[in-house]
Amino acid sequence: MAIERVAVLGSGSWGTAFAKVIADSGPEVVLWARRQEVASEVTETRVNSGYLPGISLPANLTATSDPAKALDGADAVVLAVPSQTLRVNLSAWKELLPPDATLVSLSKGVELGTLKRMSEVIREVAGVDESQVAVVSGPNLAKEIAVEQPTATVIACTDHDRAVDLQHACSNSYFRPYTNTDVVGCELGGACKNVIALACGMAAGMGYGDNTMASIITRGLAETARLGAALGADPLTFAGLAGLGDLVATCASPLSRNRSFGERLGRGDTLAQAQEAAHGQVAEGVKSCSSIRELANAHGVDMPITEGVHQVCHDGLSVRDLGAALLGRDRKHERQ
Ligand SMILES: NC(=O)C1=CN([C@@H]2O[C@H](COP(=O)(O)OP(=O)(O)OC[C@H]3O[C@@H](n4cnc5c(N)ncnc54)[C@H](O)[C@@H]3O)[C@@H](O)[C@H]2O)C=CC1
Ligand SMILES: O=C(CO)COP(=O)(O)O
Repeated sequence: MAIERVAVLGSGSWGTAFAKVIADSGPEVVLWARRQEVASEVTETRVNSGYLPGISLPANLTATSDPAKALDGADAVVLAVPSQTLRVNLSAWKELLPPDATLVSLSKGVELGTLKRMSEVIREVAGVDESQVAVVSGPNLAKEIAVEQPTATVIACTDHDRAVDLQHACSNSYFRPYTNTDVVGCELGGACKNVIALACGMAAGMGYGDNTMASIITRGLAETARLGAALGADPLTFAGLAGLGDLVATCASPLSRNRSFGERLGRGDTLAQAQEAAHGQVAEGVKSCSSIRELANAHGVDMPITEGVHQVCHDGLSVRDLGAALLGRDRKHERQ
């Protein structure tokens, strides 16, 4: 089914940038903003100055703070709110969802408490089959995409035809989506890389260079793939855009909120200081390190970097002691 009208719910950096991607690809887009002043600014000036200053949004993108208006007649509903608020947000919108619309998750996290991936939360709250839920994940730093720097991504859905419809709706001269049916692998790649980026940031904040960075990235990918194997993901997904691609972009980029957050901790900031410096923008890994750690423990999977990031963020471990703990672990074979 051709996608002609899309609702994007959440007008932060990625919600706004992805709304632009879709509008630049053809469909009409209505962006929902929590605050009326953001919706008015986007509609009247075509700019979301709080999240994407200086970016001019296309004419086929309008905004509203009324979810009913955003959702009316939508062929696809894109969910672009933080992982830990998705359940509450979607519960409020549930009755307004058009019955056959594709529900698309942009959020990269694992829910605290339930340990569910975002597509699982969506299926549960909206009461839909897994074939109706898609995930977008890849090396997609919003600020680069907003200025139309080329990138690729993955649209994961168990229903290949639905993924292809969405692929058509968000393909343009700077954005190239690939399809994949491995929803589990794509979501885990997106959630886990935020935690690994926190660790890379911590190392950078300590003054360490590229060898340390490459070691954390590579061993971070190894522990992500171990979790994926335990949860039924396709191992090859982790070598793709939603795995290695996103991991490298996030761990290396000063634009990443997760990496920047970790860097502050590595320089000696407290969690509260790093949170304040984020100016309300979400660094998903700070919460997901705990849910991913719990998920790994429940499945008997060893994730030492994730464990260490959790201890730094929530158990008072110093970044220096984290480094020592990781280096002091039992020696092992690379494939273990
Ligand atoms: N920014 C990026 O480059 C990318 C972000 N993502 C993911 O997209 C998701 C959204 O991230 P961003 O747009 O970047 O975050 P953001 O921090 O830029 O914006 C978050 C948005 O959610 C809204 N929000 C916050 N709490 C809310 C609540 N309780 N109810 C409803 N809305 C609430 C905020 O008002 C804001 O509009 C995250 O899971 C993130 O990991 C994925 C790819 C790229
Ligand atoms: O997911 C992202 C890039 O793909 C954005 O990462 P941050 O949330 O760390 O900014």
